[in-house]
Amino acid sequence: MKQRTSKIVLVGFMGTGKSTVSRLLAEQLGWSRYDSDEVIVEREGTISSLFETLGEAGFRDIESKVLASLLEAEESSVIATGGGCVLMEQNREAMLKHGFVVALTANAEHIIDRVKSDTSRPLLQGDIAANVHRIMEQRKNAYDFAHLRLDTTSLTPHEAAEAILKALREK
Ligand SMILES: Nc1ncnc2c1ncn2[C@@H]1O[C@H](COP(=O)(O)OP(=O)(O)O)[C@@H](O)[C@H]1O
Ligand SMILES: O=C(O)C1=C[C@@H](OP(=O)(O)O)[C@@H](O)[C@H](O)C1
Ligand SMILES: [Mg+2]
Repeated sequence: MKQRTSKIVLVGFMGTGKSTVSRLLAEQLGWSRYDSDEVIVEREGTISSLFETLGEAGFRDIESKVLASLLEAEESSVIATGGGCVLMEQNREAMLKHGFVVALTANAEHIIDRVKSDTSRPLLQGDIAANVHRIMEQRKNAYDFAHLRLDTTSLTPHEAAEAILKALREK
């Protein structure tokens, strides 16, 4: 059966701009917009408290269920995922099945600059620069499965959204 709805799914490392760009894309397209982290926070509490009480594995289980519910909804939407959402194969498969998957990238220095004053990402707390470098290395191929890859290092969020819309129009 042909799908009646469309979804754009944004993946990428922390600080590549998924949450920000998803807002602009949804606005431009007149589609709904969801951010898996925001849905989790509304339903379950802050990301930091979930990492503390359930550990990363417990957080990933919730994230996977939230992602599945967003992907299966009968409406066109832009979905921003959390940077670690791609680590589970079932999540990658579901994203590819239901949506057009866009991987945002940026170089480590820009990422560090973007996230350094934000305490909401438990995996980066402490030595933020060292943590960004370490986790980026661990995940160096994790975003390769996407349909499209966009380097946002020297783009504004508006330029990133425009580039995605252009790629969609040319698809
Ligand atoms: N292209 C960009 N250029 C400069 N700053 C950006 C860009 N995209 C996002 N930001 C900023 O970086 C921070 C992290 O962005 P966010 O959208 O939360 O990233 P993600 O959801 O991928 O972790 C925010 O303060 C945001 O305003
Ligand atoms: O990369 C990760 O493992 C995470 C990324 C975060 O989302 P953003 O990528 O939107 O920062 C959030 O889901 C959580 O802190 C874990
Ligand atoms: Mg985000």
